[in-house]
Formats: sequence, structure tokens, C-alpha cells
Amino acid sequence: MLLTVSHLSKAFGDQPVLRDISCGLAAGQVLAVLGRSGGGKTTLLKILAGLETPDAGAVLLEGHDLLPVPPNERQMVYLYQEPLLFPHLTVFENVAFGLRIRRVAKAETTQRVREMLAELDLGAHAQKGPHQLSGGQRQRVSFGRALIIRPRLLLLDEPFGNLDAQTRADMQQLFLRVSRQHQITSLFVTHDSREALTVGTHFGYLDQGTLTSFPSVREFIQDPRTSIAAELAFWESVQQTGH
Ligand SMILES: Nc1ncnc2c1ncn2[C@@H]1O[C@H](COP(=O)(O)OP(=O)(O)OP(=O)(O)O)[C@@H](O)[C@H]1O
Repeated sequence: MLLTVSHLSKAFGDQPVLRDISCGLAAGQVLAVLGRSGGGKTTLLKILAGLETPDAGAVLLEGHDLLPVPPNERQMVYLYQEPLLFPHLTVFENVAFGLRIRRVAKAETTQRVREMLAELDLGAHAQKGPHQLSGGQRQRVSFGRALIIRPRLLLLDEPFGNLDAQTRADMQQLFLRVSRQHQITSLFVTHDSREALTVGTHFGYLDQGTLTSFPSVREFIQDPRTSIAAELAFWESVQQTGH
């Protein structure tokens, strides 16, 4: 297992937010966690990123205790709805940033950034500033910044939540393509069951601080809490009544 989470708990005051959470992720997997608002998804990702500390439990990355490791040494990237870009830097420099601070040679940086921009269909926008881009383009730049440093784990918190339906669908396909190509391991949390089914290789459901992991997509679809079976039945009934 790349990541092992065991018996993680967290409360804010007397409100339990995560209750005895356990899960594991092998390299290259995408664990899609579906959950209702306020269920504890963000708190879980923040603990993994090192932005919150749990009250109890353990997190291991490749078998090593992750909890004492400072956030900037965890080799994880945390992406959320609002892409975090440097407003005064071009698209190219935003993507190059992680390589520059790691003192990667100039020629190699230029080549890797060019390849990443091409892969994300951003080649034509390299010299623009973030304010000259659409929301979907900004989110692609944010992806490029994350992926170029080859993180060990990508943490995604409703990353496409602010995008319109078509752009969101395009971004899901792009995420699939890029994460397969780069063998990225991700924990992807979303409110949207279709998004979870599209991007996930493994599935979980988080509600009121309790995480259920499903052995297969079948169990995920059939669990009444995910509402997927009910939605499928609805569309079937619409078809049968001929509307
Ligand atoms: N720093 C904090 N102090 C006190 N309570 C908090 C804090 N952070 C989160 N909470 C509470 O913990 C609960 C879970 O929050 P969390 O942000 O993890 O939920 P979520 O599942 O990500 O929700 P959403 O999808 O709406 O972002 C909420 O009830 C929230 O009010």
C-alpha cells in the first residue's frame, strides 16, 4: 500500500468530524470518495496534507509514519475548487514554479513545462496571465503545477465543482488521461456520484464522519446511500413512460 489510514478520528470541540476512519490506497489507484456536505471530506484531506492534526489514529505513506512530516515535505499536492495560481506570473512560470524552487536545470525545466502545457492543451496560453484565462483553463494550469513535481499523492477536493457541466466532463476525461499516463495515485472527493464513477478505480462513501469502502463498483452503485441505483431507476422509469 502506498497510503494506509488506520482508525483516524478528529473532533472539533465536542463535535466528532471523523470517526475511526480506515482506508488504503495502492500506487496508481484513484479512490473516489462520495460524500454529503459537512461529512468530513475536507478535514480528512487536510489531515493527509498536514494542515490539520488528528486526535487519534495513524497515517502511513509507504510504511512510514506520515503525521510528524511537515506539509511541505509530504510530496503531496492538495487541489481544491479555486485554483491557486500566482496572479503576477504567466501560465508558463506558474507551471515552472515547482521546478524552479527545486533548482532543476533551466533547459530541462523549459522542456518539461512545454510538454506539460501541450498535454493540458495550454500551449497557446503559455504567456498569458491567470486573469486572462477561463475557469477551466485556470484549473488546468493548477493541475500542471501539481503534476510537474510528480507528487506521490494527489488530494482533490471537489476540484471541478465551480465549472459548468461540459467543462467539468472535459476535465474529468483530462484527469483520467493524465493520471493514467503519469501513474498518479489520488484521493478524489466529490459530491457528484457520476464524477466519482468516472474518475474512480476504487470507491468510498463518507457521511457524518464515517467512511465506508466498497469492495467493487457494483457494491458502490447498489448501496442505497450513494443514491445511484435510485437515479438509474428514475431514468429507466422516464424512458418507459415515453417522456
Ligand atoms: N476548524 C474547524 N473548527 C470547527 N469546526 C470545523 C472546523 N473545520 C470543519 N469543522 C466542522 O466539521 C464538519 C466537517 O467539515 P468538513 O469541511 O470536513 O466537511 P466536508 O465534508 O468537506 O464538507 P463540504 O463538502 O461542505 O466542504 C463541519 O460540520 C464543519 O463545520
